[in-house]
This record gives sequence, C-alpha cells and structure tokens, in this order.
Amino acid sequence: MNKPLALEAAVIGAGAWGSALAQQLAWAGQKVRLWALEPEVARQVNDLRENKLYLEGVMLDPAIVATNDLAQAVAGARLVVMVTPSHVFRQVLGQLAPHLEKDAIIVSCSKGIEDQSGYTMCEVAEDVLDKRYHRRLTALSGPSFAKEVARAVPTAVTVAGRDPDVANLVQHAFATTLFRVYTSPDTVGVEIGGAVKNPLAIASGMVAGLELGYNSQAAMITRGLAEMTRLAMARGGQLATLSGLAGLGDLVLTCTGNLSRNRTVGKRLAQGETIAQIQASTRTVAEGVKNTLTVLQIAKRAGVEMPIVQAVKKVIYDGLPPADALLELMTRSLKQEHYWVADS
Ligand SMILES: NC(=O)C1=CN([C@@H]2O[C@H](COP(=O)(O)OP(=O)(O)OC[C@H]3O[C@@H](n4cnc5c(N)ncnc54)[C@H](O)[C@@H]3O)[C@@H](O)[C@H]2O)C=CC1
Ligand SMILES: O=C(CO)COP(=O)(O)O
Repeated sequence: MNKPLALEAAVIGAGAWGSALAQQLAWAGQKVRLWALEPEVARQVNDLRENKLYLEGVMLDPAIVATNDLAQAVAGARLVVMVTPSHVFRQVLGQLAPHLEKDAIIVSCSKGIEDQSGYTMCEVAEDVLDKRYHRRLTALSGPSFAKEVARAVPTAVTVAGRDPDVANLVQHAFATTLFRVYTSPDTVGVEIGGAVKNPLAIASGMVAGLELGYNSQAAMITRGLAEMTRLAMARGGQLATLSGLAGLGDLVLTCTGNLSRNRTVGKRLAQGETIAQIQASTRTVAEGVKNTLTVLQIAKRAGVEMPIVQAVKKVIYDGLPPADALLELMTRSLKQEHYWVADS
C-alpha cells in the first residue's frame, strides 16, 4: 500500500455507520472528530470509548473525539465525512457549510434519494454548497455492515468522485490492509446503487419471512439488480458500476445478510408486523422505508419501471400482504430478460 496520509477528519453523524467509519479513519492514521446529535452519545464516546446507543460493544479508538458542536467538528478538517440519514442530509450540511474549511473534501456515506427533488446526496451537496466544493464531492458506498467494519472484518468499498485526484485522496485516507477502497468516476451510479438496494433488501427480507427458499432469493436479487441498473443508467450511471461493489456487492450483502436493517424490516413485515410497529421498536434507520417512495419518484421521472420496488411500496404504504405482492410480481406479463434496455 502507498504511504499513509495524516489528515484531520470530521465524521458527521454518530450512528452505527458514522461510528464505524470514525474507527476506520482512526485506524488509517487520521485524527478524527465525530459529531453526534445526541449529547449522550458524545459523552459516552469521550468518557467510555463506546457508542452504546448505536454501536454497542465496540471499543472506539482513542484518536476519536466526539462533539455535539458542528462548527467545532469541521474546524480544521480537510475531510468531512457525511453519515447522517439521507432525509436530514441537506439540513445538517446546510448548518455546517459556513464553517467548512476552504479546501475541505466532502465524502457522502449516506445511502438515499432526497424526497421531492429526487437528488442523490452529492446532488444535494451541490445544491447546498458553494461552487468551490463541487469538484471535491465524493460518495463512498459498497457492501459494508457497520458492525463488521468496526470489528475489522476485511471489507471492500468504492469511492466515486468526478476529480480523480480527490477520489484518490479519499481512497488513501480510508484504506488499511483490512479496508480496501477502489475509486470510480461514476458518482451517480455509485449513489443510485446504494439507494436502490435499500427497498430491494426489504423485498428480499419478505422472501425470507415468507420462507420461500433460495430460488426465490436468487430471482429477487437478480431482477432487483435489473431494476437498479436500469434506473442508474437512465440517470447517467455506467453498467459496470452496478455490477461492482456499490451495486451488486451491496445488493447481495443486504439481501442475504441478517445484519441488514432493511432486510429485517421486510422479514418482520412478512411475519405479520406493521411498519408502524417495526419503526416504533427501534431508533436505527432503515433507509428503504422512505427510499421506496423516493426511488419510485425518480424512476417515474426517468420513465423506468421498477416492479419489485413498486411491490414493496404496496406492502408498506397500501397494506397489501407480502404474499399477494409476490404473486403480483410472478404473474406480470412474460418478458425477455435483458436488463440494460429500458423495458422491463
Ligand atoms: N449501518 C450500516 O451498516 C451502514 C449504514 N449506511 C448509511 O449510513 C447512513 C446513516 O446510517 P447509520 O449510521 O446506520 O444510522 P443509525 O441507524 O445507526 O442511527 C441513526 C442516526 O441518525 C441520526 N439522526 C436521527 N435524526 C437526526 C436528525 N434530525 N439530524 C441529524 N441526525 C439525525 C442519529 O443521531 C444517528 O446518528 C444511512 O444513510 C445508512 O443507509 C451505509 C453503510 C452501512
Ligand atoms: O448499507 C448497508 C451495508 O452496506 C447497511 O444496510 P442496512 O441499512 O440494510 O442495514
């Protein structure tokens, strides 16, 4: 590996993923400040070295200093790593924008599409931030459960950005022998992959909850990939990106891994719980619940059909039983398989 970098980094959002990425950056040699919304989380990280609310049981590196003050978090930071849920990304970035260093690089690690605007998180950041930052916007995504990264399970992700030098810097800032980072110029492809896998993981959880078997799981993943790929390409993404870590990689992980919150939501829905009951039982986010609607919004605008995501919407928002949604999918008119063209 190349010579390690030593940077000041701010991680914005101390949920499971923000805490795990703070840990990863500390292991990679960076000096890390972690912004937490909840005073209790900042206190626990600084005093106990643990985030009991979102990442219980992980001892956090002493190089991580937590704060509730956004201005303090980003002061002096060359790398600003955004890890809030996507629905508050604009609001939090807007609050910290006046305090950003002039040469700051932004790394979005949130997986979602904004409601109404239909923007990816980097597009939201372009909307919020001064032009000087636009070439320094990147998105980091891929198959990476926070709990596993924080336990140093070997992991590979992709960081995409329009400026190769910037993507390269982010790559080296995060990389260790246990965390391999690839670069890509395809920001929109990487971001669409990360957002669309969320509702697809809910669908896959439903297949698991209905105890349908491996054939059904494989079909769901593959046809889900077709939907993801069609949408990403309609938005200017590249086919190869969707067969990479931020597309297929993350889709396989969250459709098959029990650690996925989205998959768990689908499973519990199929076992008879309502979405209100499931959401009331946890403080963690399953982006797919909101993203089902936002993904369908942008799919409609792009003229792309997404039958699986549509089926998830009918279950979550229209009360259709998961078994009936599956039957609807299986009884659609018969088609040719190619997923890189616009028909489904
Ligand atoms: N957990 C994981 O394994 C991974 C998560 N992600 C993505 O990272 C993003 C953050 O997810 P997690 O860290 O898992 O969250 P989490 O579910 O562990 O925690 C929720 C987070 O949302 C924050 N939050 C809630 N309301 C807020 C508000 N009004 N303003 C600011 N922050 C607020 C909480 O403080 C907390 O940090 C999501 O987009 C998720 O899809 C991406 C890769 C892996
Ligand atoms: O994005 C993730 C892993 O790459 C986490 O997935 P969940 O949000 O479904 O837990």
